[in-house]
Amino acid sequence: MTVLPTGARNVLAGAYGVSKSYGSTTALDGVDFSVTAGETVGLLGPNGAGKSTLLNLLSGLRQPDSGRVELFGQDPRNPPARQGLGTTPQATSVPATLRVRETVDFVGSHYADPVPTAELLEGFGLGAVAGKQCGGLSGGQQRRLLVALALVGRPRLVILDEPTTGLDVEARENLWERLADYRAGGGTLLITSHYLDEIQTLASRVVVINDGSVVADGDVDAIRSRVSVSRVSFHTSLPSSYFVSQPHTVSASLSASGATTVLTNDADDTVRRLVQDNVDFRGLEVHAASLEEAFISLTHSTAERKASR
Ligand SMILES: Nc1ncnc2c1ncn2[C@@H]1O[C@H](COP(=O)(O)OP(=O)(O)OP(=O)(O)O)[C@@H](O)[C@H]1O
Repeated sequence: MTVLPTGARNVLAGAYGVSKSYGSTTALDGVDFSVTAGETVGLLGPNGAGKSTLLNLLSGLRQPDSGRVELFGQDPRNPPARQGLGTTPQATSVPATLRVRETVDFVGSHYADPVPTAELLEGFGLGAVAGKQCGGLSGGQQRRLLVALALVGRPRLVILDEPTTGLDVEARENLWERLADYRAGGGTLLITSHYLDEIQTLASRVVVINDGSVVADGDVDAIRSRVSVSRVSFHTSLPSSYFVSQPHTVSASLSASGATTVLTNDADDTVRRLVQDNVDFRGLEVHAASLEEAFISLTHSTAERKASR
C-alpha cells in the first residue's frame, strides 16, 4: 500500500509503520494509514482490532511505541496541530451540570471562527434543550451534542469513534445529514462504526483493520471484490443444514423471508450441485457479497492465517 507522508499535498493525518502495545497486548502492528483532504474514510474492524488505538494516536491522545504519527504535518501531541481537528472519542461524556448552550459556547471559545451556538444546536435538533443541563439529556441527545462539539470549530478533519452507537434510526439519519453537510463544505471525515450500512452510506473509502493490521483498503466495491464470496439464495424444503456440508460453502442459513442463503466461494459449483442433486429449489438468486459479508470473510481469513502460523 502506498502511504504518502503528511508533508505531501493534501494528506491531513497519517500513521507510518506504527506499532502500539498495552503490556503484552499488541494493539497495532506496523500500521501504515493516511487520510487525504476531502475523503470520508470508514475504519472497520471487529472488537479489539485496534481502531480506537489508531484514532487515539492520530488525535494525540496516545503515543506510538514505534513508527511515526502526523496530524497536519506535525506531531499530534502539539496543541497547535490539533487546532484543525474535531474529535469525539468513544468514551467522552459531557459535563453534567453545564447547560447545553454553555457547553457549546465554552468549547467554541477555543476557536477563532466557531459555528454560532444557536445554528449548531438547531442543526443537530438540540435547539429545544439549549437551556437544559447536559446531565439531564437522554443518551441519544448527549451523543448528538458530542458530535456537534466536534464540529463547532469548523475543523478541517473530524475523527469520530462510533458516533451513532445507541441512537435510534431517526437520530442516526439526522447525524448522517449533518456529516454529509460537513463533507459537502469540504470537510474530511474519519469514522469508525459497528453499523456497516453507516459506513456504506457515508464513506468514500473503507479501511479494514484486524488484529492490529490493515487487511483491506479501498472503496466499497473494491473491498467487496477482494473476497470471492457470493450469496446464493433460493426457496427449498430442505433444511439449511443440508447445504452447510457442501463443498465451497462458507455458511448457510434461513433468512427472515424464508429463503435459504448460502455464502459460497464458488457460486457456479453451488448452483451446479443444486441441479445435479435434484434439489427442489425455486426463486434462485446469485449476488456478489455485501460489504458486511466481505468484512466477515476478510477478518476470518486473517484470523485463520495468524492461527496457522
Ligand atoms: N488502555 C488499555 N489497556 C490495555 N489494553 C488495551 C487498552 N486499550 C486497548 N487495549 C487492548 O488493545 C487492543 C485494541 O483495542 P482497541 O480499543 O484499539 O480496539 P477497537 O478496534 O477500537 O475495539 P472496539 O471496536 O471494541 O472499540 C484490544 O486487545 C484491547 O483490549
